[in-house]
Amino acid sequence: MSPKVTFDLHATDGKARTGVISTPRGDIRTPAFMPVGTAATVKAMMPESVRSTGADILLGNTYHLMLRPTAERIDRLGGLHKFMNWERPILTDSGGFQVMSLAALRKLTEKGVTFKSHVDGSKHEITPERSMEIQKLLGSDIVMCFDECPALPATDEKVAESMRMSMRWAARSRDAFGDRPGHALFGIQQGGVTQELRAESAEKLREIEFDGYAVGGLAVGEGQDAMFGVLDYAPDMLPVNKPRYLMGVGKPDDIVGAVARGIDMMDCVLPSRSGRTGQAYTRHGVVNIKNARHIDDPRPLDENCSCPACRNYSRAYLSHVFRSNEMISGMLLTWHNLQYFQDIMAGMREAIAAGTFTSWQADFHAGREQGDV
Ligand SMILES: CCOC(=O)Nc1nc2cc3nc(NC)[nH]c3cc2c(=O)[nH]1
Ligand SMILES: [Zn+2]
Repeated sequence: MSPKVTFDLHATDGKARTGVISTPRGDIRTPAFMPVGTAATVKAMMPESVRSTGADILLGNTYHLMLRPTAERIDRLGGLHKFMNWERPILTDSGGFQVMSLAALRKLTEKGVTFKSHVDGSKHEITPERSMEIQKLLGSDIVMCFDECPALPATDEKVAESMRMSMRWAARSRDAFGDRPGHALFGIQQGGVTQELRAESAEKLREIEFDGYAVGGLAVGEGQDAMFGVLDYAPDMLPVNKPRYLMGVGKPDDIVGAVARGIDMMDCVLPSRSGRTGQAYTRHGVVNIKNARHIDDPRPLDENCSCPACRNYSRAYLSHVFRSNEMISGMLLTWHNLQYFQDIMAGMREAIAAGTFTSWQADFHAGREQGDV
């Protein structure tokens, strides 16, 4: 732990990097995957179970928490860490992305976004200043700038216009964040899939200066090829000695491809959401537990996995409790998926440190050839 937030790069292998982000609440081993704890809970998991999978940091959502139970109430109760019983680092998003995807009657102006709550229809406003205030009330360790992620498809001028507003909002976020030792503020690069716009955005963020830099505006339906196309150049535009965070990614092969292109941190609802819908990610591909082939199968999901689902239960049991809509189904499959995602991260950290990341990637892709297993 350290009184400040610092990033130490330990090794690189090609463009892949491994290191540690030290914070007053604990260290974050990179490359890191952040489970998503949207409404102050990683759905279907106890915090200690999330920790047991190897997670060093969680993601919290500003948009959800500001509506319910409100940031002020969480602050009065001692902050988000105490509230949700997770004392390690928490990164909170700025609310920008979710307000545009979840809220009703949104009105976006230079000032910020006004909207009606999807919970009770109440009217709210988020501005860069208000987003910084909310994330401070929550007590998050890594704060994200208030930005706008343009919906695709968008013309180059729309993307340029949106990116330039996000850069003005980044400057306002920086000013409103102030000087908070032990807390970090990350800027978010925008610019769609246009290299010149990505470069302009990176330049602006470097000028303002942040503790970390996110690659925004991706995983919004552009597809893996287009996303990797941007990742082939965008991370290199960001300061080499600061963490690089790719939001909303992704499937296991997206994650591996992003790390291979220089990304240090990621978050995604996939492992938890798909766990609740009966999908288990394994070393050999995806298991759809509702498929009839599992009804009598005595084998575990993945014999190489250390999670409770794989140690103590058969596919037949997981098939039964899923079909019976039992709560333990979502619990076990979520736990398994989070464990598998963390095992991928641990494997990559080790391989990059050993200089064997290329062969690790080959094994990873070979093992998954079977498709639905
Ligand atoms: C998580 C911190 O990010 C923000 O505060 N703004 C932001 N969030 C995003 C989330 C995203 N999720 C996906 N796919 C599932 N794509 C995303 C993009 C952004 C973004 O550009 N900007
Ligand atoms: Zn497992």
